[in-house]
Amino acid sequence: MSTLLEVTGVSKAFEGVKANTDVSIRVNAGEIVGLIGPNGSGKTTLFNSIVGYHPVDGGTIQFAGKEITTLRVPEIARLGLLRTFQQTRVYKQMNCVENLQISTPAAQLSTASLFVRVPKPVTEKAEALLDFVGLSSKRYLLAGDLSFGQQKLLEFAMALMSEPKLLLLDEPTAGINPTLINGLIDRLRRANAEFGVTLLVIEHNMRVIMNLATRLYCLAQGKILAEGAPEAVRQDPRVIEAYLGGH
Ligand SMILES: Nc1ncnc2c1ncn2[C@@H]1O[C@H](COP(=O)(O)OP(=O)(O)OP(=O)(O)O)[C@@H](O)[C@H]1O
Repeated sequence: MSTLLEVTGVSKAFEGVKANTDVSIRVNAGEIVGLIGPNGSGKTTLFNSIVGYHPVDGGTIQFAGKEITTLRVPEIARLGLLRTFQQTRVYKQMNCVENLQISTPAAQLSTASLFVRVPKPVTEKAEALLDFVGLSSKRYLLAGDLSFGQQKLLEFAMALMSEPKLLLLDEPTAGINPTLINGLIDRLRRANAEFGVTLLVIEHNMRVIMNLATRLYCLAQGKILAEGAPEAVRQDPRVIEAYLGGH
Protein backbone atom coordinates (compact mmCIF):
# COMPACT_ATOMS: atom_id res chain seq x y z
CA MET A 1 0.00 0.00 0.00
CA SER A 2 1.32 3.45 -0.85
CA THR A 3 1.61 6.13 1.82
CA LEU A 4 -0.87 8.98 1.30
CA LEU A 5 -0.29 11.00 4.48
CA GLU A 6 2.92 11.02 6.50
CA VAL A 7 3.08 13.16 9.65
CA THR A 8 6.59 13.11 11.16
CA GLY A 9 7.47 14.48 14.58
CA VAL A 10 4.85 17.24 14.59
CA SER A 11 4.61 19.48 17.64
CA LYS A 12 2.21 22.34 18.36
CA ALA A 13 1.81 24.43 21.51
CA PHE A 14 -0.64 27.20 22.40
CA GLU A 15 0.85 29.72 24.82
CA GLY A 16 2.80 27.04 26.64
CA VAL A 17 0.12 24.32 26.43
CA LYS A 18 1.68 21.43 24.49
CA ALA A 19 -1.27 20.24 22.40
CA ASN A 20 0.86 17.90 20.24
CA THR A 21 4.38 16.67 21.02
CA ASP A 22 6.46 14.83 18.42
CA VAL A 23 3.43 13.18 16.78
CA SER A 24 4.05 10.79 13.89
CA ILE A 25 1.26 9.01 12.02
CA ARG A 26 0.94 7.40 8.60
CA VAL A 27 -2.18 6.82 6.50
CA ASN A 28 -1.96 4.57 3.45
CA ALA A 29 -4.05 5.11 0.34
CA GLY A 30 -7.37 3.28 0.68
CA GLU A 31 -7.29 2.89 4.46
CA ILE A 32 -9.80 3.92 7.12
CA VAL A 33 -7.69 4.97 10.11
CA GLY A 34 -9.13 5.97 13.48
CA LEU A 35 -7.75 8.60 15.86
CA ILE A 36 -8.92 8.21 19.45
CA GLY A 37 -7.93 9.69 22.78
CA PRO A 38 -9.47 11.35 25.84
CA ASN A 39 -10.84 14.91 25.75
CA GLY A 40 -8.09 17.45 25.27
CA SER A 41 -5.53 14.88 24.07
CA GLY A 42 -4.77 16.86 20.91
CA LYS A 43 -6.82 15.18 18.18
CA THR A 44 -8.42 18.31 16.71
CA THR A 45 -5.11 20.18 16.94
CA LEU A 46 -3.48 17.45 14.84
CA PHE A 47 -6.28 17.74 12.24
CA ASN A 48 -5.82 21.52 12.15
CA SER A 49 -2.07 21.13 11.62
CA ILE A 50 -2.56 18.60 8.81
CA VAL A 51 -5.03 20.76 6.85
CA GLY A 52 -2.93 23.91 7.20
CA TYR A 53 -5.22 25.79 9.58
CA HIS A 54 -2.27 26.85 11.73
CA PRO A 55 1.52 26.58 11.39
CA VAL A 56 3.24 23.79 13.32
CA ASP A 57 6.12 24.43 15.71
CA GLY A 58 8.16 21.48 14.45
CA GLY A 59 8.02 18.37 12.30
CA THR A 60 6.91 17.75 8.72
CA ILE A 61 3.74 16.73 6.91
CA GLN A 62 3.72 15.04 3.50
CA PHE A 63 0.62 14.38 1.42
CA ALA A 64 0.58 12.35 -1.79
CA GLY A 65 4.37 12.61 -1.97
CA LYS A 66 4.38 16.40 -1.59
CA GLU A 67 5.65 18.46 1.33
CA ILE A 68 2.64 20.41 2.67
CA THR A 69 3.99 21.49 6.08
CA THR A 70 3.89 25.21 5.33
CA LEU A 71 0.96 25.28 2.90
CA ARG A 72 -2.34 26.83 3.99
CA VAL A 73 -5.91 25.47 3.87
CA PRO A 74 -6.93 26.38 0.27
CA GLU A 75 -3.71 25.03 -1.25
CA ILE A 76 -3.96 21.79 0.69
CA ALA A 77 -7.65 21.45 -0.20
CA ARG A 78 -6.76 21.79 -3.87
CA LEU A 79 -4.38 18.83 -3.50
CA GLY A 80 -7.33 16.70 -2.34
CA LEU A 81 -7.11 16.85 1.46
CA LEU A 82 -10.27 18.06 3.21
CA ARG A 83 -11.80 17.97 6.68
CA THR A 84 -15.21 18.13 8.30
CA PHE A 85 -15.93 19.71 11.69
CA GLN A 86 -17.40 18.68 15.06
CA GLN A 87 -19.85 21.55 14.62
CA THR A 88 -21.11 21.56 11.06
CA ARG A 89 -20.20 24.30 8.58
CA VAL A 90 -23.08 24.36 6.12
CA TYR A 91 -24.54 27.50 4.51
CA LYS A 92 -27.77 27.70 6.48
CA GLN A 93 -29.55 30.19 4.21
CA MET A 94 -29.06 28.03 1.11
CA ASN A 95 -30.88 24.86 0.22
CA CYS A 96 -29.15 21.47 0.10
CA VAL A 97 -28.55 21.45 -3.67
CA GLU A 98 -27.05 24.95 -3.55
CA ASN A 99 -24.77 23.94 -0.66
CA LEU A 100 -23.38 21.17 -2.84
CA GLN A 101 -23.19 23.27 -6.00
CA ILE A 102 -20.86 25.76 -4.34
CA SER A 103 -18.70 22.96 -2.91
CA THR A 104 -16.94 22.03 -6.14
CA PRO A 105 -13.32 23.22 -6.44
CA ALA A 106 -14.28 25.05 -9.67
CA ALA A 107 -16.87 27.07 -7.80
CA GLN A 108 -14.43 28.26 -5.10
CA LEU A 109 -16.77 30.75 -3.69
CA SER A 110 -16.88 34.13 -5.34
CA THR A 111 -20.08 36.06 -4.86
CA ALA A 112 -20.51 36.14 -8.61
CA SER A 113 -20.49 32.34 -8.79
CA LEU A 114 -23.77 32.30 -6.86
CA PHE A 115 -25.56 34.15 -9.64
CA VAL A 116 -24.27 32.47 -12.78
CA ARG A 117 -25.90 29.35 -14.13
CA VAL A 118 -24.49 26.20 -12.54
CA PRO A 119 -23.31 23.67 -15.16
CA LYS A 120 -25.65 20.68 -15.49
CA PRO A 121 -23.07 18.02 -14.53
CA VAL A 122 -22.48 19.86 -11.23
CA THR A 123 -26.20 19.78 -10.45
CA GLU A 124 -26.43 16.11 -11.44
CA LYS A 125 -23.48 15.26 -9.19
CA ALA A 126 -25.08 17.26 -6.35
CA GLU A 127 -28.35 15.35 -6.75
CA ALA A 128 -26.52 12.00 -6.87
CA LEU A 129 -24.59 12.76 -3.68
CA LEU A 130 -27.74 13.95 -1.88
CA ASP A 131 -29.25 10.62 -2.85
CA PHE A 132 -26.10 8.85 -1.57
CA VAL A 133 -26.42 10.43 1.89
CA GLY A 134 -30.21 9.93 1.97
CA LEU A 135 -31.21 13.60 1.70
CA SER A 136 -32.88 13.53 -1.72
CA SER A 137 -36.31 14.34 -0.35
CA LYS A 138 -34.87 17.38 1.48
CA ARG A 139 -32.95 18.80 -1.45
CA TYR A 140 -34.85 22.10 -1.65
CA LEU A 141 -34.99 22.64 2.13
CA LEU A 142 -32.76 25.32 3.63
CA ALA A 143 -29.76 23.69 5.27
CA GLY A 144 -30.57 25.63 8.44
CA ASP A 145 -33.90 23.79 8.66
CA LEU A 146 -32.27 20.35 8.67
CA SER A 147 -31.69 18.46 11.92
CA PHE A 148 -28.12 18.47 13.26
CA GLY A 149 -27.57 14.89 12.05
CA GLN A 150 -28.90 15.77 8.59
CA GLN A 151 -26.58 18.80 8.48
CA LYS A 152 -23.67 16.45 9.18
CA LEU A 153 -24.75 14.24 6.29
CA LEU A 154 -25.00 17.34 4.09
CA GLU A 155 -21.51 18.44 5.13
CA PHE A 156 -20.21 14.96 4.29
CA ALA A 157 -21.82 15.19 0.82
CA MET A 158 -20.31 18.70 0.38
CA ALA A 159 -16.85 17.28 1.06
CA LEU A 160 -17.44 14.46 -1.44
CA MET A 161 -18.32 17.00 -4.18
CA SER A 162 -14.61 17.84 -4.48
CA GLU A 163 -13.66 14.16 -4.81
CA PRO A 164 -11.01 14.33 -2.06
CA LYS A 165 -8.21 11.78 -1.90
CA LEU A 166 -8.19 12.03 1.90
CA LEU A 167 -11.02 13.17 4.13
CA LEU A 168 -10.47 13.95 7.82
CA LEU A 169 -13.70 13.47 9.76
CA ASP A 170 -13.98 15.07 13.21
CA GLU A 171 -16.47 13.05 15.24
CA PRO A 172 -18.84 12.19 12.38
CA THR A 173 -21.39 10.46 14.63
CA ALA A 174 -21.46 12.99 17.50
CA GLY A 175 -24.99 14.27 17.99
CA ILE A 176 -26.46 11.74 15.59
CA ASN A 177 -29.41 9.63 16.69
CA PRO A 178 -28.09 6.13 17.57
CA THR A 179 -30.53 4.50 15.16
CA LEU A 180 -29.03 6.50 12.28
CA ILE A 181 -25.42 5.77 13.17
CA ASN A 182 -25.30 2.41 11.39
CA GLY A 183 -26.49 4.07 8.17
CA LEU A 184 -23.74 6.66 8.50
CA ILE A 185 -21.06 4.01 9.10
CA ASP A 186 -22.31 2.23 5.98
CA ARG A 187 -22.00 5.44 3.92
CA LEU A 188 -18.50 6.15 5.19
CA ARG A 189 -17.47 2.63 4.20
CA ARG A 190 -19.07 3.00 0.78
CA ALA A 191 -17.36 6.36 0.18
CA ASN A 192 -14.10 4.56 0.93
CA ALA A 193 -14.79 1.46 -1.16
CA GLU A 194 -16.75 2.93 -4.09
CA PHE A 195 -15.34 6.45 -4.42
CA GLY A 196 -11.83 5.54 -3.26
CA VAL A 197 -11.74 8.17 -0.49
CA THR A 198 -9.16 7.42 2.21
CA LEU A 199 -10.48 8.33 5.69
CA LEU A 200 -8.87 9.51 8.92
CA VAL A 201 -11.55 9.64 11.59
CA ILE A 202 -11.65 11.16 15.09
CA GLU A 203 -14.36 9.34 17.01
CA HIS A 204 -15.31 9.08 20.68
CA ASN A 205 -17.87 6.34 20.09
CA MET A 206 -15.82 3.15 20.57
CA ARG A 207 -18.40 0.92 18.93
CA VAL A 208 -18.32 3.06 15.81
CA ILE A 209 -14.56 3.29 15.48
CA MET A 210 -14.02 -0.42 16.22
CA ASN A 211 -16.52 -1.15 13.46
CA LEU A 212 -15.13 1.28 10.94
CA ALA A 213 -11.35 1.54 11.25
CA THR A 214 -8.79 -0.95 10.07
CA ARG A 215 -6.10 0.67 12.22
CA LEU A 216 -6.12 3.02 15.21
CA TYR A 217 -3.86 5.64 16.75
CA CYS A 218 -4.45 6.72 20.33
CA LEU A 219 -3.33 10.14 21.53
CA ALA A 220 -2.93 11.02 25.20
CA GLN A 221 -1.65 14.32 26.53
CA GLY A 222 -0.56 15.30 23.05
CA LYS A 223 1.56 12.23 22.35
CA ILE A 224 0.93 9.02 20.42
CA LEU A 225 0.35 6.40 23.10
CA ALA A 226 -0.53 3.35 21.00
CA GLU A 227 -1.00 2.29 17.40
CA GLY A 228 -2.23 -0.89 15.75
CA ALA A 229 -5.23 -3.14 15.12
CA PRO A 230 -8.39 -1.68 16.73
CA GLU A 231 -8.94 -4.51 19.20
CA ALA A 232 -5.30 -4.51 20.32
CA VAL A 233 -5.35 -0.74 20.89
CA ARG A 234 -8.64 -0.89 22.78
CA GLN A 235 -7.26 -3.55 25.12
CA ASP A 236 -3.88 -1.87 25.60
CA PRO A 237 -3.55 -1.19 29.36
CA ARG A 238 -1.94 2.21 28.66
CA VAL A 239 -4.98 3.23 26.58
CA ILE A 240 -7.41 2.04 29.25
CA GLU A 241 -5.44 3.93 31.88
CA ALA A 242 -5.39 7.12 29.76
CA TYR A 243 -9.18 7.03 29.42
CA LEU A 244 -9.81 6.21 33.08
CA GLY A 245 -7.27 8.81 34.17
CA GLY A 246 -9.12 11.42 32.13
CA HIS A 247 -12.32 11.04 34.15
N1 LIG B 1 -6.57 27.66 19.87
C1 LIG B 1 -6.16 27.20 21.07
N2 LIG B 1 -5.68 28.02 22.01
C2 LIG B 1 -5.25 27.56 23.21
N3 LIG B 1 -5.28 26.26 23.55
C3 LIG B 1 -5.75 25.38 22.66
C4 LIG B 1 -6.23 25.79 21.37
N4 LIG B 1 -6.64 24.68 20.69
C5 LIG B 1 -6.45 23.64 21.52
N5 LIG B 1 -5.91 24.05 22.70
C6 LIG B 1 -5.53 23.19 23.84
O1 LIG B 1 -4.78 22.10 23.33
C7 LIG B 1 -5.14 20.88 23.98
C8 LIG B 1 -5.64 19.87 22.95
O2 LIG B 1 -6.90 20.27 22.48
P1 LIG B 1 -7.65 19.54 21.25
O3 LIG B 1 -8.89 20.32 20.97
O4 LIG B 1 -6.69 19.33 20.16
O5 LIG B 1 -8.02 18.13 21.92
P2 LIG B 1 -9.04 17.00 21.43
O6 LIG B 1 -8.36 15.70 21.65
O7 LIG B 1 -9.50 17.30 20.04
O8 LIG B 1 -10.22 17.19 22.47
P3 LIG B 1 -11.79 16.79 22.39
O9 LIG B 1 -11.85 15.29 22.27
O10 LIG B 1 -12.32 17.26 23.70
O11 LIG B 1 -12.38 17.51 21.20
C9 LIG B 1 -6.17 21.26 25.03
O12 LIG B 1 -5.50 21.45 26.26
C10 LIG B 1 -6.74 22.56 24.51
O13 LIG B 1 -7.22 23.34 25.57
